[in-house]
Amino acid sequence: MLPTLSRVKPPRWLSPDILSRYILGHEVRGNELSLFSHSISPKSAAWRLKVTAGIRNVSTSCTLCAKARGNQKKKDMSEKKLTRHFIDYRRVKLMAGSGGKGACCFHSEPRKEWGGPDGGNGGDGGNIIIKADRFVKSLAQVVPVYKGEDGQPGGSKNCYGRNGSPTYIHVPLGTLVKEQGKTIMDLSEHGQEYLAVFGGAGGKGNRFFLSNENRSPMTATSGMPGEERVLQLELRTMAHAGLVGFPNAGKSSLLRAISNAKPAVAAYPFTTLNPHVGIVNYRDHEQVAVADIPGIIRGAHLNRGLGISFLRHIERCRFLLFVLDLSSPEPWTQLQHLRYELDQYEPGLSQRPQAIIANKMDLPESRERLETLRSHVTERVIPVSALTGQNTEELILHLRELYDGYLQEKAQHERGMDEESEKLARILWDYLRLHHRLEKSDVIIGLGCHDLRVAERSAALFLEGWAPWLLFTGNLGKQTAGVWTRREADVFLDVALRMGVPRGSILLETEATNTGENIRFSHRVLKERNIPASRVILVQQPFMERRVYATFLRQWPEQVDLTRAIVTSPELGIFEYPHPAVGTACDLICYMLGVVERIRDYPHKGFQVEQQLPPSVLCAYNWLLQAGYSPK
Ligand SMILES: Nc1nc2c(ncn2[C@@H]2O[C@H](COP(=O)(O)OP(=O)(O)OP(=O)(O)O)[C@@H](O)[C@H]2O)c(=O)[nH]1
Ligand SMILES: [Mg+2]
Repeated sequence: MLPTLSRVKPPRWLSPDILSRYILGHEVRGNELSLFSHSISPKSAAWRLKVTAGIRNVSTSCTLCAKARGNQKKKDMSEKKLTRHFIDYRRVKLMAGSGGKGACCFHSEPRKEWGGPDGGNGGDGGNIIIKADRFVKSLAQVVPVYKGEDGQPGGSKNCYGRNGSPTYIHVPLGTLVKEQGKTIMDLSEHGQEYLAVFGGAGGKGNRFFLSNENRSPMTATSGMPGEERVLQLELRTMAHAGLVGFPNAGKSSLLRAISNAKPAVAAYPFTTLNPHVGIVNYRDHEQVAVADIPGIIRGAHLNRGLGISFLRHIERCRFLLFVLDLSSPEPWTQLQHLRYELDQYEPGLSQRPQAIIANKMDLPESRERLETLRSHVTERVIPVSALTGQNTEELILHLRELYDGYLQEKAQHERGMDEESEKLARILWDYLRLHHRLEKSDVIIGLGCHDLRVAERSAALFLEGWAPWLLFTGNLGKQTAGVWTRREADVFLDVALRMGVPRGSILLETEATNTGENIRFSHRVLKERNIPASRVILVQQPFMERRVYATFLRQWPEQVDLTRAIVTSPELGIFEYPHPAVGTACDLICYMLGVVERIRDYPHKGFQVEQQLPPSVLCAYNWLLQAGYSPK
């Protein structure tokens, strides 16, 4: 007999009353717990609709379950005919929208023949943005060419053309964006975006060229063409779980049984030639992707059978489901061989979180072998029959347990620090930020550093209208010398131009190599240009706010009560700060320790005003030093 579901450990998301009914053998109604599945169809853009349509109930009885699934007859489809295979690589050509052209026309109304020029500017072309979306599981729906929306032309009566809307390309988490083979972005967070190509700036209408010298300009410019790029998108992770087994073990049948993916099934080896991914959807909307990987044979690591390429796919799964054919004479030797092949390919690969699936339990010979198999292994063995659907619920529940464990581990990894370090890092983070309220000012000063989000925040503040001028300051500094070849202010300038800040509103200071010089030299540039600076907005990284303010109060060449400074930074939480270009959570701690030291030491050197370091901050500083973090 197969073990009943009473063996199943209740998962956290299953309430006890549902579980009791579940174990007692009543069928659970769909609105209490339902599992539904679907496959990824590259041709179906509306797959989410399919998901909601595909809800099925979970029943405890295998027969009921099989009945509920209806027709068990599977179509024999050749692998070639199957178009629904998993896509993990795409080459895309991106062409951002062009700017709309500016209008050339003059105001006219009855009895007022010679009105002034009133041709509006064209709108900017739409950007193309690649966005990580946790609901997308493959690159199948990514098309080879994207063209952004063009900006609308300007019109008469000073009407500006509408900007082209951005085009989003939704990709799965774990997508690498590459250009000429070089990785330029790793999209691993839900909602993370990469602005791949910028739309062209809109042309100027003739109103723009109105001056004292020329009261009726006839000039209007056409919009700039959008940026063009060819990028490669590559999926780093393939699926959460990989079905690993010898040919004919029933992997494809199992994927059919637990999801609506339809990989080909046949009674000969190597039926599956391409990996397929099916999605198991849980009632709380969590989705687990399961990959059917072509069969592995002895010597696969030496490229026998379908060879190494499929071991590569296994490497890209978070946990493994070893599928054994229990009707074969010694299924436990299959397991040993599979593990051997995996470890030959990559040492330790067979140790990933896993479950052992004993398949073909409907056959009489299999039942005898189950206990022997259990005595050979220490891991949990889940007996199932992919053909009849027996006990697949236990597999689905266990899959969820593995997935929850993976999420926990991932969260820990993302934090990049243990709980105690995290608590103390937060104390420093909160102390170093000032939370100044924004006020309309004369100029926004973006202080150069290696974090482009500072440039983006500065430009965004300008575009929101917080000041009529944007000044970027910075040569190569401590974080950028030896890393960047261009000066910080120049790099920031590019970011702001791409975001649509007019060049005429941007000032540059390209000499400063530290925060003090940023402050003093910016003041000099403003003085030279006769730009008033009774209120300035200073933008830096979040943990630099306090240091920048203290430096301003000491080094701003005018009396500080004549100039008011508001310090701000990109709006990031402590865990959003880490970024491939700026460093990990550990780097952040090291930076924060460095800033605390400067707050302590710099006042004596005349660089900053004196500030109190609260005992909690000193305590956190000392603890983190002891824990091995070194100030940067
Ligand atoms: N009796 C029985 N037969 C099964 C079961 N699962 C799969 N089979 C049969 O085993 C054969 C192989 O099944 P597949 O699902 O194609 O096996 P696979 O592991 O995907 O094989 P490859 O793609 O070649 O690696 C088919 O004839 C299936 O009908 C099961 O639980 N019970
Ligand atoms: Mg198969």
